[in-house]
Amino acid sequence: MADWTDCLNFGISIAKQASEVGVMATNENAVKLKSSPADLVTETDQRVEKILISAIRNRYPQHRFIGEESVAAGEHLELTDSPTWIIDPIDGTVNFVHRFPFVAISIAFTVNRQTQFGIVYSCVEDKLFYAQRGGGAFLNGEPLHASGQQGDITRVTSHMCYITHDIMSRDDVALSTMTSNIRRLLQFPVHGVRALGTAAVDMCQVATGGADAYYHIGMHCWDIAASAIIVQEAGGVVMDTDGSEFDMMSRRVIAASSAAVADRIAQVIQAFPCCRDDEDNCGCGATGVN
Ligand SMILES: O=P(O)(O)OC(CO)CO
Ligand SMILES: [Mg+2]
Ligand SMILES: [Mg+2]
Repeated sequence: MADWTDCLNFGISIAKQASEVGVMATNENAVKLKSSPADLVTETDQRVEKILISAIRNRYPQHRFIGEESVAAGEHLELTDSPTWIIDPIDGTVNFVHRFPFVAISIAFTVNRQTQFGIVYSCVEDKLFYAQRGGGAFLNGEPLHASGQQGDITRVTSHMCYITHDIMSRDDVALSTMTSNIRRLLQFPVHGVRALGTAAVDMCQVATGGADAYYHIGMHCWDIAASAIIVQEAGGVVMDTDGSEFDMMSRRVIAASSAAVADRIAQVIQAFPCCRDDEDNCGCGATGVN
């Protein structure tokens, strides 16, 4: 089996460099709206993506890329069997613009469409989450373990803590479905619901054991691919919100401390139409879901 450790180490080093010269070096105020008031892009997003892609391309000329801002600029999104870097240059652009201190560079690497490693660098916190297939998950070099919480509601000690994400879409159906999902989840014995504003860092909280579950509908592959393998390698579970196998292109994800917790969330979550990342005009009936 091929060993991609070299690529992982290179990805970590360029994520840190791009944070230093891009994310952390900029006071960005030139903001453009993409699909909704919660979907922003700045010149820094675009610059950081260019820094990352040109460094990787220089070192690995045969590799392919799926980058959030390249796709936004019109590049075709296609995951092939070739080694592919899936990049979110700034996950948490709204936070970045408002100086809310949770922004991350998220990088996943796939071969034969299977994720081999994931890197989530939370720039302001200086926290580096990473995991390689079969090699465990780490935060700043220390092993990560999901909480293992099983979510047995008969136990008074049950303390599930969920993380969800702020609602990106302003579409009526999406808004009402998302709010009613949270309402249904709050009927479980939960201690609280949190949202940091970056899907990548939110999901990594499940890998740390700080949260027992995360779910979202409407994220893209660059938001969730890296943190999905980090959760899995920390002993957690990722699945589709309909209970089927996780598919980074489906835009639906549950990440949880155990299969039991993931299953319980899948049973109460209602989805709304949301086009797959890898299909243009898929005919699902989505309106205004970014
Ligand atoms: O800031 P970004 O990359 O748009 O991502 C958001 C969701 O789309 C936060 O996860
Ligand atoms: Mg993102
Ligand atoms: Mg982004």
